[in-house]
Amino acid sequence: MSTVALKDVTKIWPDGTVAVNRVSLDVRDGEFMVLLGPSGCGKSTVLRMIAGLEDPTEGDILLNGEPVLDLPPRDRSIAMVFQDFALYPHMTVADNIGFPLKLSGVEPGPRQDRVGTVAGALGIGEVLGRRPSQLSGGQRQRVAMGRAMVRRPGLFLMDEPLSNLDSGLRAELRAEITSMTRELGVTTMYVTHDQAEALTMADRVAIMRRGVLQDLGTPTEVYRRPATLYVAAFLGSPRMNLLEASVYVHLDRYVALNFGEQSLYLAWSDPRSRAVARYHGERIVVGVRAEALTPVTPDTAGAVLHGRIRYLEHHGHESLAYLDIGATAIVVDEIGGPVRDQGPTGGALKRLGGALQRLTRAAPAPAPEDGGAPVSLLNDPGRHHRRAAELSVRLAPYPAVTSGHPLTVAVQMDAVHFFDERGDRIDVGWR
Ligand SMILES: Nc1ncnc2c1ncn2[C@@H]1O[C@H](COP(=O)(O)OP(=O)(O)OP(=O)(O)O)[C@@H](O)[C@H]1O
Repeated sequence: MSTVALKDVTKIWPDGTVAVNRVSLDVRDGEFMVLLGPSGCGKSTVLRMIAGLEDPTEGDILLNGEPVLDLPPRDRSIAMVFQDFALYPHMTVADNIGFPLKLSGVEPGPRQDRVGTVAGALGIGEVLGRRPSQLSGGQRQRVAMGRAMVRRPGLFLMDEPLSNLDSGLRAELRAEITSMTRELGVTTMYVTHDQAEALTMADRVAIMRRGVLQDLGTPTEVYRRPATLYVAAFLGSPRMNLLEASVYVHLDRYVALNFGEQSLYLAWSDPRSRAVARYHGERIVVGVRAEALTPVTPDTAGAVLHGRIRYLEHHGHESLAYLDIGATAIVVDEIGGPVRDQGPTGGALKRLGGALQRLTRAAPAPAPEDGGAPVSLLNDPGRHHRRAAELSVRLAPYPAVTSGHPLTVAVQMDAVHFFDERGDRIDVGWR
């Protein structure tokens, strides 16, 4: 049994880089916790501190309720799996897997039995006599997993263990890793920058940005109710549409969300309207995912947006239309860089990436005190970018429309998200 608790943990490198900024996190016994975030957000540093490979600058780390900062790595009952597998090239598969047992003085007989069992469970029983260079990438990964499992650790720490593999194998091993760790009941902390990996594997996901924990919850919770604009933009494919809106309140009637050329309305009877009404005369960000948009006929009444198709992307099982609706989109920084982007929106983000990097470099490093939170997202060009909104809409595969076509979409208003100018979710008091 293993629980992990991080209490206000901060890591500042000697050069002043704040890698981890007051992170508190409780991992339950047997839980599969995924740490998700772009490159450089501090995920690996968190794992390395838990493993005892780095010391926090401040804060405390507890395993099974006991402070462990004074314990050397070997006494923490932790097994770590790295991205590059770190196998010993001159040893056979059996020796690689059995190595931790040898170190702890287990006799050859029982060692061989245990290695055989683990290798069998991982489907590599046939290759025990080979060396790592004679294995496929997937087999090497399984050997690395086997070596981590063989000592029956209380806690698995996995740092991007699939990132060197091709996408088919990744999907296969994703399922294997989750079923294996659940079968063993081992608490697991798994680091990735791949949101699909996080959403499919995790019991709970912790999303980090610039060393700060942004959101924590089950995959469904963080997807359905992202705590910040950053999380909203990070999760989901296609990305959530994020539109800048001015708020106008018509007391006792409705709250208008004005996107420039057109508006959406929240009825006064809608319980969310009071919360949004507080932003009368101000700008907020309205988030709506593609699945909350349904193509309708142009004369449809109610919550609809009209646009013209800028481009279409065909994905086989569906097509995505990107609509120009005369609105302004908010692009959250850091997302366009390390995370792979597909399609024209991704292209736009990548182009912006260079500009953002310049801005980011010019900006002073965030002090730990500021919590890494944007002061005012909408007024600080270093925090975001605006561009013409291209509303992504899901269509049937290969639809009978082309670029330039007008398209009207109905907006499922109860699936709309609201964020304030700091990028925090506006609490509308429900869900
Ligand atoms: N030994 C070090 N000295 C100084 N800065 C470091 C050191 N190790 C990491 N950093 C910095 O700390 C920050 C967090 O790094 P970390 O490796 O934890 O990020 P990450 O989210 O795991 O990224 P990646 O997915 O690229 O590994 C980065 O800005 C990184 O450059």
